[in-house]
Amino acid sequence: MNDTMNIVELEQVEKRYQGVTALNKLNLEIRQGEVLGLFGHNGAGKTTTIKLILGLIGASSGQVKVFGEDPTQSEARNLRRKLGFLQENVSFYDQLTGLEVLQYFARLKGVSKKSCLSLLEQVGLSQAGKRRVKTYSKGMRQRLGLAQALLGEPKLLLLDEPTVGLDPIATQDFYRRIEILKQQGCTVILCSHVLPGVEKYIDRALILGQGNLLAEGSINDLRHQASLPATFHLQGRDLTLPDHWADKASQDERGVRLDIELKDKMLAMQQLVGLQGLENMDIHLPSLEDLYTHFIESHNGAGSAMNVTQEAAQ
Ligand SMILES: Nc1ncnc2c1ncn2[C@@H]1O[C@H](COP(=O)(O)OP(=O)(O)OP(=O)(O)O)[C@@H](O)[C@H]1O
Repeated sequence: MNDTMNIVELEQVEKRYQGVTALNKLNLEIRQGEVLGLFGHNGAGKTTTIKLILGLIGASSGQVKVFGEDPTQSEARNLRRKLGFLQENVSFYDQLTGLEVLQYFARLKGVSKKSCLSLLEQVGLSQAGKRRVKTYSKGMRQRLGLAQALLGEPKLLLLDEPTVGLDPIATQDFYRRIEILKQQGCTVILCSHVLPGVEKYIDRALILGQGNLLAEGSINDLRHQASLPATFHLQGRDLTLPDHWADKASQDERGVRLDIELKDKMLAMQQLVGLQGLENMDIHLPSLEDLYTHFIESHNGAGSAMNVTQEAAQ
């Protein structure tokens, strides 16, 4: 396999369930070593996409290829060994120890049990490996889930809501591990409703809405596609803005607010930094959350993203 090969290819993929179109003509290519964030509201089609890639379901039409093969074919057994999957709300048999759980999954996957101890160490569970899972915290269970997904050194890792229930430090640890896997050439698909903080760990985001592809690209690509402004907040005394910025200014609780087109951001910074009386300046670039809201609202009409976000938070 060469480095430029697409690990996953979806071409015009549709999935219909009794009258519901869960995915509508989705095209997607994922290259080796990429970390792709898959985002969307409840029912947007994320799990359907993951199930299609895992070969658990077949497409109603279109073509799915994983490592160049159709993942639903029985000959794709070897292909499945290259996949690791961490499902949402992972649960294990509580009476077993962490090590026993991992050894059990190693056997199911046809992987040598020898790797289990080192995997527990990699996810920071070596001390707890001999304790029963019923004594594990939510974060420890999640880490055991990750160790299970990493069995057999998968080349493609699919992670559904991997950081739900993890505290901020555990979340950072988790993403650091993803970064190491990426450096080792592993391709990662990450599904999440938790958008803040994810953007620095993904190469590309894909936003789904009601089974449709709403937007796709790096955060910078999405910022340009969305044409959302950079927001400046200025604090100081008797600030007098140059005329060409003054008509873009308004006042809010954080000071003088300026919405500047992204292409003018550097020019604005240069001009504003020398402003008389300026004591502080904050710059906010459109975040993944802002972009997500923008694309969902553009698709459904303003106001609906709020419903979607509230639904997702439940
Ligand atoms: N087995 C099924 N039978 C009927 N409809 C289904 C089935 N599986 C999924 N759907 C429907 O397909 C659509 C997409 O569901 P999917 O589970 O892919 O969404 P999702 O983005 O993963 O949502 P969530 O964030 O809630 O997990 C939804 O309308 C869902 O109700």
